[in-house]
Amino acid sequence: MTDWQSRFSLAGRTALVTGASRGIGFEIARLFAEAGADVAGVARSAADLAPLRGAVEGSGRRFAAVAADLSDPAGPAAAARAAEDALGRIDILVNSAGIALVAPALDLDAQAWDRTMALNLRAPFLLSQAVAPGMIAAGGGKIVMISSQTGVVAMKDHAAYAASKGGLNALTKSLCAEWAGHNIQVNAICPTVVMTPMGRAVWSDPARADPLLAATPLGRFGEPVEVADAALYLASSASGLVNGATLMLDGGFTSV
Ligand SMILES: NC(=O)C1=CN([C@@H]2O[C@H](COP(=O)(O)OP(=O)(O)OC[C@H]3O[C@@H](n4cnc5c(N)ncnc54)[C@H](O)[C@@H]3O)[C@@H](O)[C@H]2O)C=CC1
Ligand SMILES: O=C(O)C(=O)C[C@H](O)C(=O)CO
Repeated sequence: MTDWQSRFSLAGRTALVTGASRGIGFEIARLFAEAGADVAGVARSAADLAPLRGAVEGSGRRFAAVAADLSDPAGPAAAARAAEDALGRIDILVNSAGIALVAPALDLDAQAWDRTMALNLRAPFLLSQAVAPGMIAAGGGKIVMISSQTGVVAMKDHAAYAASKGGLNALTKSLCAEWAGHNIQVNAICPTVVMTPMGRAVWSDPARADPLLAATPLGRFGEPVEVADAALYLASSASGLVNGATLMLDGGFTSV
């Protein structure tokens, strides 16, 4: 391996990836295994993780399927414990599980608000809190939050979702400040729309998608692998100086 390859390699590392049964989380977990990491994937059902097991083990890496409801207050810590038990330790945490309950602000009820915050904001905090002691004991670690451009700029019908992602960006900075002294780097990725099951559910209607595409300098949405590539950078030693960042993968939407 050349020097640059070893900086981007995850050989010898272990990663816990949430929302790993499909979409962005699946692609991140698959790529991390290709890059050399053993992977624990979290989803609500272990059966849904069978395709990921095939991909990770096909890359010659170890895989642990962790079934947990991360919106339950006890779910994140239990998932972290199960992943640590299976892989020995967690070097990298990627918080990708999330939901988008899209509705006009006047129609959002307290239950939708609470469901959104529980999964999109509380679970990443509790998971980070659960893996941090092991990272501190090991001399460092990497935490990557999958946030959204809506955490930075307004988007109609996304009040709860946007608030959860804005909170996640703030959490990223807080954890960076608290844990940098332990060599734990905490960063967030803010993608534009990505055509995963979540993206398709909301953005397949041209009446909603076309104005956003027109306002996006690159004129297109993202692909799961583009988010995975950014996550690999933030999880690898190549990103050694990046901390507390919100990395925009938005085709320029928030720059103009
Ligand atoms: N798809 C998009 O357009 C964008 C997505 N994002 C963010 O990226 C992340 C991943 O999104 P997608 O892959 O598109 O979503 P998705 O809906 O395709 O996949 C979500 C994943 O989260 C898991 N999950 C859902 N509820 C859960 C729960 N209670 N407990 C445990 N796991 C649960 C699902 O099983 C699934 O694996 C989310 O945080 C989302 O907010 C950010 C910007 C754009
Ligand atoms: O930044 C975005 O755009 C999103 O996060 C949108 C999600 O894809 C989504 O589907 C919520 O509408």
